This record gives sequence, C-alpha cells and structure tokens, in this order.
Amino acid sequence: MVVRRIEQVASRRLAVKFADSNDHAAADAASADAPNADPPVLVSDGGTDRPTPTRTTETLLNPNPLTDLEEVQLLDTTLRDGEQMPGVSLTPADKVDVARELDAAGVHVIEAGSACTSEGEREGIRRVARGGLDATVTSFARGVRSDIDRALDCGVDGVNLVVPASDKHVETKVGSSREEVVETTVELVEYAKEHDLWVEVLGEDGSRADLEYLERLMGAGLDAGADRVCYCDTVGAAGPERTAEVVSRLADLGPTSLHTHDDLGFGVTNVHAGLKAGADTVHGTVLGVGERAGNVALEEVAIALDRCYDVETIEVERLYRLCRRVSEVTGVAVPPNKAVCGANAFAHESGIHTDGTLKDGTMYEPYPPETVGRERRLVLGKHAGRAGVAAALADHGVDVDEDELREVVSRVKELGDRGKRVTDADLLAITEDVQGRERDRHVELVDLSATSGGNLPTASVRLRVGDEERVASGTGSGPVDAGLEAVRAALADESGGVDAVSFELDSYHVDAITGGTDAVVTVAVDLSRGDRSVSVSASDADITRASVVAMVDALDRLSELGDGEGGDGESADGTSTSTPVGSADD
Ligand SMILES: CC(C)C(=O)C(=O)O
Repeated sequence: MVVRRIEQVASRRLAVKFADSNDHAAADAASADAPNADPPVLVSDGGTDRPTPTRTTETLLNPNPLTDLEEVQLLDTTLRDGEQMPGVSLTPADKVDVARELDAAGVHVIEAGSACTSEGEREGIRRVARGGLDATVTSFARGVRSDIDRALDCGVDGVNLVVPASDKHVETKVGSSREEVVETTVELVEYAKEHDLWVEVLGEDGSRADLEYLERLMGAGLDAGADRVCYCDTVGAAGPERTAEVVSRLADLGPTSLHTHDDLGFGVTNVHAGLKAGADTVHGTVLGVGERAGNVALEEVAIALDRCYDVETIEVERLYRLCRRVSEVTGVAVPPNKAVCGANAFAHESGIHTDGTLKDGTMYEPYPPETVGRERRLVLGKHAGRAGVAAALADHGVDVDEDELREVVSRVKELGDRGKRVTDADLLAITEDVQGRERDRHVELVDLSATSGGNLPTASVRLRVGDEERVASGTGSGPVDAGLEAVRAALADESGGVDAVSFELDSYHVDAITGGTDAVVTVAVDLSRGDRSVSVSASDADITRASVVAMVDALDRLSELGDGEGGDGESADGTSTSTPVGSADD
C-alpha cells in the first residue's frame, strides 16, 4: 500500500519525466494496453456552445434538496449504550477522556453512564459531571427511584429515564401492567424534577409498542414535567415508515428524541425519517458501538446532516479524532470501509479513480477529507494506473522514464495480483530493481531480543546506524512496545537523517497469514514525520520481530524522504539521502 498526501503530489508530480516531457499522446498510448490504467481522454475541454449551467458547482456537488430541518441536537450515548457492547468496559479516566472530546466537538448532551451499574461506573459519571463541560451531562436511570438517587449522587445535570413501552417489556420483562407503568413514570418524573434534574423519558421498545398506549405513556411523562420524550427502536426492528408514523405522533405531544439501532441497517435512515417527522434530537454513539449491531453512528448522522441538509450539529472537523479516540479506548477496530473514519473512506486505488482524483480531488468523493479532519490517500495495488504510480514516485522524489514507469506499474500489479498490499517500501524496492540501483541503508536491525514474562516486558536491539553499531533497550506495555522503545532509545542521540523521537506511528496493523499458533504474521505500519509518511510491512513468525523490522525499515525510508519541504531527495539536515533498496519483507 502506498500512502501519500495528495497536496504534495500535485506540486511534485512534474518531477516524473514523462509528465515533464508534456507528451500526453505517448502517455495515453502507453496506458491503453492496461485495462485498469488511467483512461484516455474521451472528451475535449473546449467548445463554446454548451448550455449555461443552471446550478452552481457547489449545488451540483450536493445534489440533495434542502429540507426544512432547522436545529438538531446530538445526545451521545457512547459512554452508556456504547459501553454495553460486549467486551467493552471503560475506566473512569477513559470516560473523562472521551467526554472531553465530545464536549470539544460541541455535543449537546453526554449520557455518561448508568449510575446503577457499579461503583467504578459511578466514579466515571461523577468525574465527567464535575469536569466543567459545556454539555449537559446525564445518567441513564431505570424506572426506579433508587436509580435517580444514584444519578443525583453522581452530580449529573439530568437523567435518561427508561420505562417499558411495548407489552413484551411491560408484561414479560417487568411483570407489570400498562396502568402501573404510567403511574410510576409520573411519580418518577415528578421526583426527578423536584431535584432539579433535566428529564428525558424513554419508552423502551417503543417501535414495537401499541401506538395509543405509547402516546398515553409519553404524554403522561410530559404532563408530569419531563423535558422531552424519546422514541426508542430498541431492537432496530423498525423501518423508516414505522419510524415516521410513531415519531410524528410523539412530536405532536412535545420535544422528541430518536434512539435507533442498526440491526436492519436502518439506523441512519430512521434518524432522517424521524427528523423529518418532527424529532429534534438524535441519540448516537461514536463508531456506532453498542449492543448487537450497534447504535446509529454519531459521526454519520453529523456528517449527513451537515453535507446533505446544511444542518450544523457539532464540529465535524473533529469527527475523525473523536472516532480514533473511541476506537482506542474501546478496542473496537474501525472497518476500513466505514464512512467518515474508515481507513479507506478517502483512499483511492484504481487507476481510473486515482487519475480522476489527481485531476480534481472531489472527483470520487462526496466531500473533501479535511471536512472531517482527514487527508486523502492514494493507494497502490493491482488496480493501479500510470498516473497513480507516477505521482507516488514523484512524492518520494524518484525520477523514472517512461519505460521504467511501464515496468514499475506492471510489477506493482503483479504484486497486487498475489494478494499483497503494496507498500511504499515495495514500490521503492521495485523501482530500485527496475533501475538497477542498490540501496545503501542508513539504519538496519542487526539483532533483537525481547522478554514478555514478569511485570515489565523488555526488549534490546542492536542497530547498525550508518557505520556504527548501537545497542539499546526499552520497556513497554508488551514486547512490541518495548521493542519500539528500544529502537527509539538507540536512535535518540541521532543527529543525522534519522530522529526517531519526532516520528509518529500513524497506524499499526497485524495480519496472520496462516491460521495456527505457528502463523507467519505480517505487520504493516504507517509512519510519518511532518507531512511525510511511509508505509512498510514485514513478515515473520515472531510478531515482535516483524514489528521492529517494519518500524526500523520505515524509519530508514523516512530518513530518505527528508522533511517534506524540498522534495529533492535530501534528508532533513540537508545531507544526501541514501539510495533506496528493498522492503523488510522482500
Ligand atoms: C432503553 C434505551 C434508551 C435503549 O438503550 C434502547 O432502547 O436501546
């Protein structure tokens, strides 16, 4: 996989010889034999007899009709419903961290947890409530007074009071009757209001409730002083029509929120149906974490409202950062094709898409990646075309002529055909081979030992750095972490092209190639310094060794790239870079 930032590419692609030559005809002819290569030009730019467009470029980029949605508020329940996801458990510190990110993004209400759960949970809620946030901080409370008392103990601003709404919940789950539930709801709302709490009444399983009864129950809650009610599609069973039917009836009673789940894949659709039907607040979780198929993803709601309907909810530029933080604390991996925050949400590989994207960044994107705090990436694989490969090489400051480029493209495709990710290191190694160049490595791993038993995982590395050998050790949360610390320590006093301290590990990904405990693993890392980034992978039966080899190789490759200012193949301190050679896994 080759990762690049496209702005650099645009300014540096002229370094590629065929582009310099301006010989487009030759370039087109050369690409014609490759099915996924960059397409030939099919229409001319010229012509004066086109009709005058009636829509502006901006409206054409957003083809959606504006609706009469005005203000929509977001209630985040990552720290409560999201945390109910099997395997997810947040410490008080994690909760505070995520709450701060949510608050910085401008989320209106943060449901910090469920005060009845445990002492640790209450401590987390307490710390969020006392964190001086702008958001309204609430606790989930079941329909019992003691839950409201526990929420009060935590110092929250409000409660999300859940009461059973469907007969299944009223009769089978809580063994009660409709009348009794209405009475209890009224008492609890009055109790919470007497204690100055903001109150939202949630009718659990409301999408499967008898509508007349749901109206009676929610109406009673509002009459008792609740600030709002919430339509809950607890098991994600409703479609947009049912959502609109129920929500329009509730919204006639008072302010209405939406709480939708994604079991049928209707999470976001139902939010839009519910907003059109009169709701004004959306519950969601970051990344859609939550029970079963999860809740509606907050970031998807925010970006869709922003882009399609011009409705601003929270600061969308903070969405990616927020998603990464939640992924880190929950341990939930983000699928690469996830909207907004997936690794591929703004990545382009096929020759046709890459070529179009290099001509106009918005060609294959509904909105620019910067909108949500991200960057566009061009990735090489078996669908690569000449323009993408040429731009990637230009980004690495490597000049190729047309014949060399053709050969590099063909070898990149071969590698992709073998099911391999094509990293920057792969691309550079291929190019070096095609050009008959030898790489003079600046940093190389000579030896590694790591121990993971005991309390403190430790690793020692022996590196060759230029002409000298260096030995260093490090400790970390595990042997991989310790190995990387040891590498940093070995390079800490480096004054030349490699300064391990100023690099960022942007992503670290492990794949087991075979299934057993003796599996060979491939570790892929993306490393960056300033606006330079490089992707490298390494394979080994030992995960620590694969990780450290990949890291060292990435550091070495980055030292060749310099600081991104010059693009002339000089390293950060202006010395000549070494000649590129092979990747760690080839
Ligand atoms: C009870 C509520 C709000 C809930 O989590 C759900 O319906 O999924």
